[in-house]
Amino acid sequence: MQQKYTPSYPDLMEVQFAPGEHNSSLRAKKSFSTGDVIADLSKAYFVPQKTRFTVQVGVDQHIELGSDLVYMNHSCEPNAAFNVSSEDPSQWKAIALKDIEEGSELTFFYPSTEWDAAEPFECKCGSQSCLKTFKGAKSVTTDTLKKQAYISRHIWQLVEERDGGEP
Ligand SMILES: C[S@@+](CC[C@H](N)C(=O)[O-])C[C@H]1O[C@@H](n2cnc3c(N)ncnc32)[C@H](O)[C@@H]1O
Repeated sequence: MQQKYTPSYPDLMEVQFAPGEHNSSLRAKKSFSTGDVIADLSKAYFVPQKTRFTVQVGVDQHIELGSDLVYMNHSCEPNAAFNVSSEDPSQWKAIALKDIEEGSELTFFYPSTEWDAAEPFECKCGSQSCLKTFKGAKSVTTDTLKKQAYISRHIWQLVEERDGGEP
């Protein structure tokens, strides 16, 4: 049974709770334009280990979002991103990659931050370009990553190491 829900960003987003394991999602409570900041990540904090609920922010650094943002699901055609490329954590933001209508699900491309998934899953995003499984950017070709509007700096760094200097 779900406890009383207090939204973290009541004017911006709300969790749509769904029965079953990990089936809930995050919906926009207002429209956003491409490039808008959806929310800052000021409630986030560093954790020592990755889980299915953490976001990777560096080659070996992970955060818990500490807010409703943790309910943002993965999509292979996302409308949002966690821009964690700044060296200054106060600059980390959830941003809109597309125009987003009120009521739409907010999604991000998990390989944009995650190199090696803590817990891989079969993707149910249903988009035309669905990659079918999420295992982390490590398992995604460089060409596929380049088609995304946002990939974080640490992921490009790790791709460069994987590809032998050719990002
Ligand atoms: C950070 S949680 C996101 C919120 C989650 N839906 C929940 O209700 O707790 C990440 C987990 O959600 C599920 N998930 C997220 N995006 C998904 C997708 N596109 N297809 C299938 N499962 C997904 C996976 O179980 C994943 O490990």
